[in-house]
Amino acid sequence: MRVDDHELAAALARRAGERLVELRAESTSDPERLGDAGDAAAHQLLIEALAQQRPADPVLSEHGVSGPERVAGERVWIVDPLDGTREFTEPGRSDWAVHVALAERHEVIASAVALPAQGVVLHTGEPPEQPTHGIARPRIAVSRSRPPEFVAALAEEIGAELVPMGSAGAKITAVVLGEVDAYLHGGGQYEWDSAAPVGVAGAAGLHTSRLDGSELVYDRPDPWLPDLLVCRRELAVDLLAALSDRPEGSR
Ligand SMILES: Nc1ncnc2c1ncn2[C@@H]1O[C@H](COP(=O)(O)O)[C@@H](OP(=O)(O)O)[C@H]1O
Repeated sequence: MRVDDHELAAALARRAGERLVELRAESTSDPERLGDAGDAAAHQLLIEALAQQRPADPVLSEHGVSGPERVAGERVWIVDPLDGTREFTEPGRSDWAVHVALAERHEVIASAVALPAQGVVLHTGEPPEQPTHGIARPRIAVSRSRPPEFVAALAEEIGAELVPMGSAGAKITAVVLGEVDAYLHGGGQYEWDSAAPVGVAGAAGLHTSRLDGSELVYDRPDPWLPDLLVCRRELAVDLLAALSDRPEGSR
């Protein structure tokens, strides 16, 4: 029986995550070699499994393109075998992820994110319910290594607390699970960094957009997608208003 695309994304993200956990446990090498080995092993596992399970679909991975040629707007898998490579190599950290997304007509139609060190796999087939608690002081997840320049001033302006974390997948999952209220990123990223977790966040009913409020568009010829906002719906208007007040060029 052919599993559906949501279940396939979840199964592959889980399997690649298990491989990464094994590699991390066995590792005696330096962090750079462990990161490279993790990226390569998870990439290989995903492209082999997709070639077997969905031979007609091309794959765009952080580590290369494979399968049939991409045709704009048609099905394409967008995967990040290891998001948060740096955190993966730091013992004890659990903010790293595996992303598996399927895009069609330039939007994500099925996806999964695994956070293997937290034992979490979320997917679009069964998105989690959103928490109903109110927001006294918004908690905003930002990159721990490259937070956007404007973010400290923005947090002060709206009375928010910043929560530094690694991995776009881990940060978006934290919003989906209600551990933080928003994630914003500016200054650089690629489609594979956000496609899968944005798919899950959208399926869970969260707001997802570029920082200027425009739609996130996937499967473009150039995979550069430098900024995004994922947040609880009730925060979107205020956050987008505060973001639009930033001086030109600071986004
Ligand atoms: N300015 C930038 N340019 C390119 N990629 C960036 C970036 N800032 C963050 N990223 C990528 O986005 C992912 C999450 O970053 P962060 O942990 O800083 O939030 C990381 O992916 P990888 O770990 O897959 O390389 C990182 O490389």
